[in-house]
Amino acid sequence: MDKQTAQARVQELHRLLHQYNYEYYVLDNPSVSDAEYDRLMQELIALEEQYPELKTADSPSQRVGGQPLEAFAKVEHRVPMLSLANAFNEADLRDFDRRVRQEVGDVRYVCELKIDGLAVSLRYENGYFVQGATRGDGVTGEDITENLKTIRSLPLRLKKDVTIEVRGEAYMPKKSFEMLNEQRQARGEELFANPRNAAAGSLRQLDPKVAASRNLDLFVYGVVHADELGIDSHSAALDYLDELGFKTNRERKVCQTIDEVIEFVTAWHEKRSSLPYEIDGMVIKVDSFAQQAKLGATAKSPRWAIAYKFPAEEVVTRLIDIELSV
Ligand SMILES: CC(C)(C)c1nc(N2CCN(c3ncccn3)CC2)c2cc(C(N)=O)c(N)nc2n1
Repeated sequence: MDKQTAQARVQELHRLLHQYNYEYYVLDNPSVSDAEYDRLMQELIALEEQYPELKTADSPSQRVGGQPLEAFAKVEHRVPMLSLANAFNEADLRDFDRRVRQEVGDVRYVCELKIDGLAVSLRYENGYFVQGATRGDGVTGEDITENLKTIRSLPLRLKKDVTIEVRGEAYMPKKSFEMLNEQRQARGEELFANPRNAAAGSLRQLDPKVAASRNLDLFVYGVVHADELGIDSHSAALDYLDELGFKTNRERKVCQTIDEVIEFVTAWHEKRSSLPYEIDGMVIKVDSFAQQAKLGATAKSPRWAIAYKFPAEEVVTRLIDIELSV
């Protein structure tokens, strides 16, 4: 195959493999078999070996990145990653609602599951993933681009060639956490206490091959300066993220009243064990960007959002278990 034909074939393989990756890891609904996906990937790798100049950073073959790093570079977040004020009970939620309504009148909320993972920021230029960083202290994070590239639901190229920065939560699904701890137990290694620590420990690995082995996943939950993209609400911003090819959490609900919020929060507190990932609460956000702007933010956190924390699950070891174990 001459170079010209190889170049065209490589572009076509990029398009196909990005699409099939999206269907499998974002939609959970593949249109081709794993064998077909692997065959196309092997064809791409062979062409990149034959013509190294055709191997580009965004190639589907480059997910499990390069060499281990010496250290992580620091990244300044152009827009700080704020914290969230906490609500611990229904009264706190009603106080939040009262204060919001006093300032902006009638309001609509978006309720989201609060994924128990690690907040990250992802930058894309002309549709290509160029940098990913941890939240750090909200102003300065660590460059973990190579590790984030190993997350299969993170698009290396968007469905539109836009330049944007998105925020999300990287996490380790419960099944991956259990398997990882079984492996570590078998090797006599220290176990991770929970999926959040396991995700954090995995993203802090200097060798991307280790991160790639940890089956991490990602939900994105916001676009920086979405209002400048002509988007007027948080729910519209989430729909836009879906259009770009990101994985957002579908268990979100637009609520017209705080009673509806409380009902939704209570329902998910009861059924959270049925989720394939851990959540530590819910995040309630004023939907309208105009109202968010009016409410503004304190130095630490937005005044238009609040995190409702589920009570920590007390681990009750039945007495019979203790008696049997002695
Ligand atoms: C953009 C805002 C500030 C409203 C925001 N901030 C969040 N967080 C901030 C505090 N974060 C944090 N992390 C560590 C230390 C202090 N704060 C962790 C992310 C959100 C986290 C989740 C989630 N986990 O599922 C979510 N669906 N929406 C969020 N939205």
